[in-house]
Amino acid sequence: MRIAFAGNPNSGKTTMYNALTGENERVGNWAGVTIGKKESPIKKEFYDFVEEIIAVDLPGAYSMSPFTPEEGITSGYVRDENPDAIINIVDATNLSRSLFFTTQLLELGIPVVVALNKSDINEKQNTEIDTEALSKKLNCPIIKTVSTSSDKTGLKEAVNAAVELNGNGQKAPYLQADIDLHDKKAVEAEDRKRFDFVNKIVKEVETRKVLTKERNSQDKVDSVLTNKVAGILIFAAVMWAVFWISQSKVGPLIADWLVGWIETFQGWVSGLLENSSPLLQAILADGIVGGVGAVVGFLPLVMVMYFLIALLEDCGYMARVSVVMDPIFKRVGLSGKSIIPIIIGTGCGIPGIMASRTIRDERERRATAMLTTFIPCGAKIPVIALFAGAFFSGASWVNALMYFVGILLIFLGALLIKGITGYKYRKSFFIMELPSYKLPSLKRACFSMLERAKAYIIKAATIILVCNCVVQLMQTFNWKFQVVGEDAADTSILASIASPFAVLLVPLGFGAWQLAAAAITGFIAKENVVGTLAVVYSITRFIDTDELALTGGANEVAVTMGLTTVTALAYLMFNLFTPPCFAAIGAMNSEMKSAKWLWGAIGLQLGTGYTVAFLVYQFGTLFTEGHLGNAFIPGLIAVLIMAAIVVVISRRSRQKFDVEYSLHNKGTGASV
Ligand SMILES: Nc1nc2c(ncn2[C@@H]2O[C@H](COP(=O)(O)OP(=O)(O)OP(=O)(O)O)[C@@H](O)[C@H]2O)c(=O)[nH]1
Ligand SMILES: [Mg+2]
Repeated sequence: MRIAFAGNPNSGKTTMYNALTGENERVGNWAGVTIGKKESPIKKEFYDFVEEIIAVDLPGAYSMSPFTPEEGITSGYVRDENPDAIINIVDATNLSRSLFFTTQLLELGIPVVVALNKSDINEKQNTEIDTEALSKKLNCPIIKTVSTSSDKTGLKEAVNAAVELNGNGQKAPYLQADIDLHDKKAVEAEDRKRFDFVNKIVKEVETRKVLTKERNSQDKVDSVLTNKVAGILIFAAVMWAVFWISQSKVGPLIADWLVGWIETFQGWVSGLLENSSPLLQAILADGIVGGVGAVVGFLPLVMVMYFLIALLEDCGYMARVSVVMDPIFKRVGLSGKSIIPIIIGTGCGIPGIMASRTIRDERERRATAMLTTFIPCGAKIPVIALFAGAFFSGASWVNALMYFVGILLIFLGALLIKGITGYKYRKSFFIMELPSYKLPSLKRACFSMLERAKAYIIKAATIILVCNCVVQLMQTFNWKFQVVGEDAADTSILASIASPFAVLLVPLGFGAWQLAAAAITGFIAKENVVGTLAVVYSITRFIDTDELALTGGANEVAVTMGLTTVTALAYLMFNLFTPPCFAAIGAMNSEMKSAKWLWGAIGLQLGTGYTVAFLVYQFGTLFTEGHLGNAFIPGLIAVLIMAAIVVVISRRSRQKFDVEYSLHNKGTGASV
């Protein structure tokens, strides 16, 4: 038997699904957390009489007529896939809005059980719903539930009610009139009639205490947090605090301790291999333990950040940030909702890109998916931390600067896309529901952090490990499979593959093949930049920023890499702002559904990373040493060619739009 979980966004579907199945799917206190269908068997303890029940968690939807792709998944599923029953999760604190969708679900002929979720909040606010009366009016079982509680009686009842209905659909309390669905006016009139029907029911079954104190104080907080000026300042302060705590305070503290353990382990492995061949030692002790360890050492920084962001998501702040950012984002042709993919993107770009699915306008959606990865993700944190530690004595401004540049590039990129796609002619609307504030759950934040940590470790133990081994082997052998000596490192396979790319990077200040190799492996996974640098330069003690700082500016790592602070900054930015890893590019592909947009995105990201690094290196050198850097002219030519391509593309599309819209205007003019 299959039961679909459907209902409005943020009503608690995924929380209930997790409680019943033992899964750990993403939950958050804003609309649009779930963006795809998830299936899992419900635990046996919740039901009798049937062999197996599969629960299907769906994205939230307000209506059967979808506005966004993720809403389409829900209406498509319940309409076409014939689940055996639907548990309609209704936010009991917002009955009138929720029942619109409920009445539509009741028309499908599939048995529906309504779960009045978040009943605990109603109890606190003294709102009462007469479930018996409601059940009679809707012709279906109504069950009060609290998905966040350890007491699962309500959930059990809801599942059993669905089993009991045994395939018998109810008689719909409200039937849509036979209207032409393409006739906008008729549809609107019909929707209004349905709303009237729903409101009448709610009036009869709900008794509500008017405006509780809590609600008033929430409104007051909202007026500050969503204020045009204060809201932005608060958001900047909150994000700064998140980065400061995770990257400069708590994160490094735990990291130092972890690195100590990794080094002890590495020493132990080296001891075991003392009498074995040097090649085996190099691969196992340096390549695997050293390279992977270098990446894992940064895990605490990432974990602390995930934890803090999970708290922010859960308390209801994220939705406010969207409201604050909407006017600014609109100006550059994005939507306020774009901020959610970007914040999720600070964890990992892939769910970030996927979260753009909740944006209604196709152009805004694609633009968001294209730009999200400019914000440094968790995998880029090790790279930033390494460079901040080795070249800038662990200064926290390096971190802040990278996020700031990331945001700036998102804005500039958005303006560019706006220019190319002729956005000025189009309108977009922004609707964001503000969920109530709540105390964030530490348990959920821990879960979310551990889940992410698990993914990070798995990645380190698979992709990063394999890459490090391959890099180590390619560096050890030449094309004749002879071991290359230390003085002939330039003849290795790795050097010969990376060298042609390194030439292209000379105008950016870092023409060494080792650095090119690390940047290339970075496209497989960004942590590889750190792993590969560890391998090619045989350095593993990256994390101890204190120790590095002790040796002053000419510290070990900086000297080994042969970079100045300016070239180090340029190299760091190149790695951060060129295209993300292949997996994220794959996610972009599936969200954009357009080869033109995908290639546009990759081109934009390559061009941006290259140009930013070029500017930082050339002007940084001019500023610090009084002269321009190497290969200024070839670099300038490359940048100018890229700029010219952009100008040509936007001119062409502008001409196209001008023609299109002048025809359009004439058309409407004639008809007036
Ligand atoms: N007080 C209370 N909070 C709940 C209950 N169920 C869920 N929540 C909270 O409601 C918020 C939304 O929960 P989700 O499970 O993500 O909601 P969803 O319906 O899956 O949302 P979308 O995936 O965005 O459609 C979270 O902050 C939950 O902790 C409940 O019974 N009581
Ligand atoms: Mg959900």
